[in-house]
Amino acid sequence: MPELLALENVRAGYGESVILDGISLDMQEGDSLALLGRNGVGKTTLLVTLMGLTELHGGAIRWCGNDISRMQTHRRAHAGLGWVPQERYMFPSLTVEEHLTVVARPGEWDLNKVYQAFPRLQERRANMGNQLSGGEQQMLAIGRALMTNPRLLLLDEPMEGLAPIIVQELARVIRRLVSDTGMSVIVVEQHARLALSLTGRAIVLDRGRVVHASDSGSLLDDRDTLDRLVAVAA
Ligand SMILES: Nc1ncnc2c1ncn2[C@@H]1O[C@H](COP(=O)(O)OP(=O)(O)OP(=O)(O)O)[C@@H](O)[C@H]1O
Repeated sequence: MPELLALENVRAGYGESVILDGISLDMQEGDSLALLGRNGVGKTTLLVTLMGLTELHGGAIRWCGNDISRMQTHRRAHAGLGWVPQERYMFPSLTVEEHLTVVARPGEWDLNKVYQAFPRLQERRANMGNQLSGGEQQMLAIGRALMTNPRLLLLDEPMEGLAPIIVQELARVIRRLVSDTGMSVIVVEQHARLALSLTGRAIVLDRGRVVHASDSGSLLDDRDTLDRLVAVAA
């Protein structure tokens, strides 16, 4: 499989303050990665750095073999990075269907396929963005990213604040995305065990550095390491 994403010794942060302190990482097409660590260690900062929203102080980011370290955010999105931010950002004046269609780009994912993945969104197709539950908003945020036909989906705490039954529903969809469609995914998640059950590989950050990298299954089985490195929520 060809290289999809590579980070080489990335140092990045906000203005002068450096949060990510030498991150190296590589992913191939079809890889799924859990990005774990305690609060404030830099997980979100890593995702927003991939989107070009931080100050890069050193190192390089390669995407499909090209150096994108200085590329603008919207061009990264066009190049195939699909970001689902923690805040979800729904528009009160757009319907569910409008949220999906305005961002559509040609490819395998279209309205029908997103509705198949999230039947609840089809039921709510005429509702406005502010008339949705938290779980529905998260489904819409993921559906919207899929409509752009990304090559890599970046999910920032997709389960945050959701009821257990919705968490299970979303987990089923993400699992299918990874295993059936071969979508490449990075998942940041406080529910470490759940994230590990959805992905093939895992890295753990601590104070802006990678302190553990392994396949997800072996970290899931290694309760001591998991408890030591990650505040385990589930
Ligand atoms: N916009 C910002 N400006 C300045 N510092 C920031 C900004 N966003 C985050 N930080 C700082 O960067 C560090 C890493 O935060 P980040 O949100 O990446 O951590 P995280 O691992 O995603 O944590 P959490 O699980 O709490 O979201 C923290 O010290 C945080 O205070």
